[in-house]
Amino acid sequence: MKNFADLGLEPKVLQAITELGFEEATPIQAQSIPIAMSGRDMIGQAQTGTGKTAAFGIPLINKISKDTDKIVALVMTPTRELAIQVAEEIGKLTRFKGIGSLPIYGGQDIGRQIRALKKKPQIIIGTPGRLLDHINRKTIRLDDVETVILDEADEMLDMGFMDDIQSILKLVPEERQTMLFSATMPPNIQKLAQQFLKNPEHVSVVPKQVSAPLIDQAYIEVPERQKFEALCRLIDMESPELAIVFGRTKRRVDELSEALQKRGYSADGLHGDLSQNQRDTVMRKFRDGSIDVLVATDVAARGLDVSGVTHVVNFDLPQDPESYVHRIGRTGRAGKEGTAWSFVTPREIDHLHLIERVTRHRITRKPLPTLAEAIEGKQRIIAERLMETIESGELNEYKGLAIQLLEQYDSVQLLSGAMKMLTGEKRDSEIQLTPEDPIRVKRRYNNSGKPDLRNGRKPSGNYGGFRGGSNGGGRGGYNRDRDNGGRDNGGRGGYNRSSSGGGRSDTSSYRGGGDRKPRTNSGEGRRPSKRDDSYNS
Ligand SMILES: Nc1ncnc2c1ncn2[C@@H]1O[C@H](COP(=O)(O)OP(=O)(O)OP(=O)(O)O)[C@@H](O)[C@H]1O
Ligand SMILES: [Mg+2]
Repeated sequence: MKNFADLGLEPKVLQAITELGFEEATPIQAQSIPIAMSGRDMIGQAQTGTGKTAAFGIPLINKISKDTDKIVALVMTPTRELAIQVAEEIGKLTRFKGIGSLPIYGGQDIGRQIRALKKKPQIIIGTPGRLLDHINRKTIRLDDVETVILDEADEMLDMGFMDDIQSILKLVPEERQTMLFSATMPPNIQKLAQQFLKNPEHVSVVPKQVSAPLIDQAYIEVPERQKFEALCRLIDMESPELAIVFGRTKRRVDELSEALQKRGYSADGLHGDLSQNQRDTVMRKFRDGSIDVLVATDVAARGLDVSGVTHVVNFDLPQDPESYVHRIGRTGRAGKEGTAWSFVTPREIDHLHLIERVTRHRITRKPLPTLAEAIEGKQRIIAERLMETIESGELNEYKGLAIQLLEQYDSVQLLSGAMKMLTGEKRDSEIQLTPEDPIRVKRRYNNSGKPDLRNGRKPSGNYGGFRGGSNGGGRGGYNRDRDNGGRDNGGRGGYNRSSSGGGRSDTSSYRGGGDRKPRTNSGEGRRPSKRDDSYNS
């Protein structure tokens, strides 16, 4: 662990760090900041939730002169919500230095963005599609950009983004500093990085296991048709503070969030077919706790940092082990503990083992929670809520009625009735979920001798993330999602999203059937059951 004060940062940047409540630099921060400050290109890998945003944000802000009115730095993210979130953190870090920053993403009124650009922000944080839009309109010029950062680099360099990234980087001067960050660095990222980086320094604080250490990982073997019941029981048993439930497709997310609402849970869905307004509203509600369960596609898998997420549930297993790592990494952040559950249908057990191999972590098998466990969990919460209400006082206006009722019923009867009401149980509503095909193991992993998400470098030995240091205040009012500007639900136009594209020949996509065939971009929402890979704007 290292003090930020020892890193040679400007006082105004240090002051902002203190204000954020960061006491010590995390390992990725301690190692990246000096390299980034030296001006070298770099690739930074560290587990989810260990402060990569500040690892690139701090040296970036330290470097920028307040006197320029040009765009000198560009941060790219794969989703809109992540662009907003990163801009928010950068905004906090620039607070005392007086540098302007602006998120630029699809779905937001472009006129508003153009007006904001007139205020001459020095840092732009954006999604590729909308950035290109502004570049074409000449409302953004990249001629003076000195630093480029790709957050979620492996995702950004995935085939679906390559063209846009290439077009954007062509417009940035050659003598720039380029930095890539992610929790996962599949080996093939090296080839892609060669195209964009000059002699990069590798910083990897990823130990043997890629997933974050404070996440308790379990799976339940459950047939497709019993998943919903399993989910309800799990939520009842575990009573998460906030939970994210990942579903494979947009349709799945819609159906699942509706079904949960019908059962009386406070849930809502997030995916790329919603309007940006809807996405913003859902994220805002999730952040402020007015919904407890966020049901989402992989749009929410990367980078999102919502404090209070205690549980992640893979209602459907993700296709890629990378996605597993990122999804579960929405919990267990900044030194907090978290729990991740995955539902695995009997035919998907091989896929689960693949995820275990690639992430080098055993996932514990647990039985389906019993009805009794579910009920007990639910009742425990009700009792807690009841006691909290009693502790908080202010019950006087109810006392008269309570006395009257006690004349008719005994106290146990009354209290039981009240608690039953409080559980909000709505068992009788009909639930309809369209079954999903099982996930198949992709060819890239079948024959791969080296299933490893690390980039092949030795881990530094200094793992983990945090000691002390609270996260000073949440980032209010924001939301995030993959940027969806109108691509087909089906994903990145027929690319195998996990093949490197940089010289690999196995673009053959998926083995076997399901909906995982190569496909081309066509109208939005055409096949509602497809995976939500609508990344770009
Ligand atoms: N030095 C620090 N001390 C305390 N908290 C920190 C520190 N650095 C970052 N944090 C907090 O840790 C949380 C996670 O940080 P961040 O979102 O940057 O993680 P990440 O490594 O980018 O994760 P992911 O791989 O999921 O994107 C944030 O809430 C952030 O404010
Ligand atoms: Mg991040």
